[in-house]
Amino acid sequence: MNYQVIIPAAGQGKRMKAGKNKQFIELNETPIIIHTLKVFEEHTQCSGIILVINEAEKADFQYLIEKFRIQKVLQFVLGGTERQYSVYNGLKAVKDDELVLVHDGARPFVTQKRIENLVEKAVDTGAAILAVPVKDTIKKVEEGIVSETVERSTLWSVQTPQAFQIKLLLEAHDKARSEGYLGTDDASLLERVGRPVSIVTGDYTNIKITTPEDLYIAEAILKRNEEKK
Ligand SMILES: Nc1ccn([C@@H]2O[C@H](COP(=O)(O)OP(=O)(O)OP(=O)(O)O)[C@@H](O)[C@H]2O)c(=O)n1
Ligand SMILES: C[C@](O)(CO)[C@H](O)COP(=O)(O)O
Repeated sequence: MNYQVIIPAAGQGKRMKAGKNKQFIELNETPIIIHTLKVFEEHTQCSGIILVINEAEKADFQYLIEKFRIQKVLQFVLGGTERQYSVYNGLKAVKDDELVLVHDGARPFVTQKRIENLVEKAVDTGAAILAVPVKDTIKKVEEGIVSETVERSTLWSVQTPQAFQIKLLLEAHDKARSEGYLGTDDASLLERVGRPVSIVTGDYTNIKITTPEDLYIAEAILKRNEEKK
């Protein structure tokens, strides 16, 4: 099953403290966003990319996709103040394809194999997300005091891509928008309206590059990937 992918890349990168959008930080002389785009550019099942960007960075993105010959970017769409709004803007640009994926521009290490597993599950169930079992013990804390230790066997660390039958995602976004609800991922918008969301096991290397320490981890992942080739 072919899919279109919305790639939100219109954040500020505040936690990275790089003074610029972290998508432009280079790993092995290639910007993070290009590493991410290449995965989908080279995936035959991907029929098109909707890239969500900051208006002020349009020329920068245009330059990069030409320089690195990313030909599947169908359209630039302007982002919003929140990730959810950026994704919604991207969603409005998706041509009536059956399946849509949403993938963070800041996650350059997703593999085509995991994408294929995800797509297969989403075709079957309507909604599926990549996730990995939590390794640390997670606790709820209120005013500096632990209020609960959450049963670890039930916890998953959720990633992207997240894959959806497009009408389900549109309905969920529209409802969240009308109710002023803001979620940190797209799947939560379906969950809140009672739509089942399936988990597909991902890789611990599918990190979201968020804080400066993640760049060291990213360099190590890239090095390992190069050695595996
Ligand atoms: N208004 C926003 C916020 C985030 N994103 C994108 O959503 C992905 C995940 O968001 P995050 O890692 O939080 O990126 P930033 O918002 O840039 O980071 P920060 O919160 O540290 O500013 C990123 O690719 C980011 O560019 C977006 O398109 N529009
Ligand atoms: C969508 C996501 O990557 C799933 O883990 C995460 O919720 C994005 O959070 P962010 O604060 O917008 O980076």
